[in-house]
Amino acid sequence: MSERILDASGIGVRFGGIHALTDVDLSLRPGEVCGLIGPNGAGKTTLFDVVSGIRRPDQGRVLLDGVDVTRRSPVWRARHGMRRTFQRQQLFGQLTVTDNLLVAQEWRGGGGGFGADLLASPTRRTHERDRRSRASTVLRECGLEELADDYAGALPIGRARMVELARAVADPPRVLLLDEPASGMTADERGQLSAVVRHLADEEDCAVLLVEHNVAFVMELCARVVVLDLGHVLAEGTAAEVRADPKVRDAYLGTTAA
Ligand SMILES: Nc1ncnc2c1ncn2[C@@H]1O[C@H](COP(=O)(O)OP(=O)(O)OP(=O)(O)O)[C@@H](O)[C@H]1O
Repeated sequence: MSERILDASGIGVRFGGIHALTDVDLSLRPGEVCGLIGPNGAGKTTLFDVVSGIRRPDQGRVLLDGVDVTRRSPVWRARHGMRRTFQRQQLFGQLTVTDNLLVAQEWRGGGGGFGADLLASPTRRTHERDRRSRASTVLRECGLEELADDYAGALPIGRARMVELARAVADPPRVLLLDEPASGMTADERGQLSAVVRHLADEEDCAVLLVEHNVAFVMELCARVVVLDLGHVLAEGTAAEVRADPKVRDAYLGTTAA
């Protein structure tokens, strides 16, 4: 695999007296699927917040494609190919599934400025067609075709989670951060989620980092797994290496169905 697309090093975050993260290193290569696991309060979401730009670390730095983005906004990072989903769903419930995917592509603008808006220029119509076509492709890949015209707010949780994933990849990402994507999904839906993530990594060279409490799901999907505990990296390696690590068993897996 090639150079690192994401490189977070020496990350430290404190909330008053709580050391949420201490000297954490985490890197991703293009096409890699990496799992981030650990007990409640281990620092997983805080690390996601630092990587995606929602929280600035007290120590350390984040490089995206070799560029220091530690002080860059989440929007800047998104424009440079980083996407994220959240533990709590963030869909536009009163829009259809398709419209949720179209909105996700809007940040590029339609081209041609306000004049093109008024005149419905051919360039504008081409962009609109391209976006609809990309939305249909992604909906098909995510098994959501028949829900295209449904309101996102009316979907069962597993389908809504899949729409969140579809929306995150509507504009193709280079780095994708998924926060508990499988929570609330059925076994079939988890299978579909795995297939979409694998496709993104294998065919589109996207680097994927996912936080999940479903350890069996992570172990099956991820080539590499990082275990956080009390704000430190406790272990890192292949699923087999992590599973066999006595420190991990003591701190986490001993109490989890792995
Ligand atoms: N905004 C905040 N203010 C104060 N403390 C916080 C804040 N956010 C997180 N923490 C604390 O930082 C630590 C790490 O929390 P974090 O949410 O990152 O863990 P997590 O691994 O994502 O947990 P979970 O699996 O429960 O989502 C915890 O001790 C948490 O209580």
